[in-house]
Amino acid sequence: MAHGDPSTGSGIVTGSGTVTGPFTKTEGWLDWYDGPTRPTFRLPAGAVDAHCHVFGPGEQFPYAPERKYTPCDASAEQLFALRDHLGFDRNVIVQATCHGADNSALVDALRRSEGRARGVATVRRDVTDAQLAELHEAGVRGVRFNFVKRLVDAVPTDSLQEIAWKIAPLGWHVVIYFEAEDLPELYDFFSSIPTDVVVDHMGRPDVTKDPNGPEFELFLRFMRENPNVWTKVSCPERLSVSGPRALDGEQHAYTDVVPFARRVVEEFPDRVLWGTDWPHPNLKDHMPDDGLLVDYIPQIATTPDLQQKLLVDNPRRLYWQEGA
Ligand SMILES: O=C(O)c1cc(C(=O)O)oc(=O)c1
Repeated sequence: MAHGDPSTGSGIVTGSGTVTGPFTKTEGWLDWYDGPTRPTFRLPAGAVDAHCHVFGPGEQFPYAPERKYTPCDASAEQLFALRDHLGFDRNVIVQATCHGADNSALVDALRRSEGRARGVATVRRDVTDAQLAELHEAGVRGVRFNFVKRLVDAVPTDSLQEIAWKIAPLGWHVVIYFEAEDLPELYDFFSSIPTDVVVDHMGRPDVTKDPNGPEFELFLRFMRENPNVWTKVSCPERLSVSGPRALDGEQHAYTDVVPFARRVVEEFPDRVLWGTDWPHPNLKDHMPDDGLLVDYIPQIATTPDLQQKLLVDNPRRLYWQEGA
């Protein structure tokens, strides 16, 4: 398997058409960064990486026929090795769109985690109570609804509403992923979801715009008006336009994203989560060093109290409600 090259300190494009098992990676796909640095920022005890994925391995867990990209493999063992290296205690593994609604790789990872991982699955409207119970037993605590057009075909909202009502009695929540420009159209539907709702990556703001301007203000209003809505202040590497990138020892990466994330952390300290987003699907211009990505955290959660909530108390409240 090919990964970013630590000797050059930067992710490398391993070229189009790289074969990983029976699958051929999407052209321009950047592999995850092998050999991340150890973070300078010491994570608080019990910290949770609340947004990460597993990909395959494709040979064992084939990618979905309806997928919009084919990734490199990124196994549960590799994820758990990263967890330990960075100093996290636990993971929340989010079903990646390249696996469609086949949650086998996710469930396998959860089972291997010995209780140290929870999951967010993708299910269809015909999912049965027995299937949901099995997912719950494996450690799934939420479902993901995806509205990013480059990742999935649209699913009608009445179908999603039906899923939300099915999972509500289990105490699960709904994770939503969308682009900022689509929030006005989706606002009423999102506000009608009967469970807790977690927004991926702050609803993908355009960080070239003013963090106090109308677009981000609408997102903040959405959170203010709906006390059941949480968000992940994750993915600066995805949202950043001017960087600097988390590479080559950079301790103040992605400063253009900081004002957005900091506003959210400070206004909603009890409803924010953070995750690495490893193995960083679909990044095309660079692949971050995950150690330096952890070093980004104190820029957006500036006090030990905010860090404790963001990294420990909040994810545990949402994903390990039963304690332990
Ligand atoms: O922006 C992305 O490309 C992306 C994709 C996926 C996925 O394919 O599931 O998940 C993410 O969190 C982000």
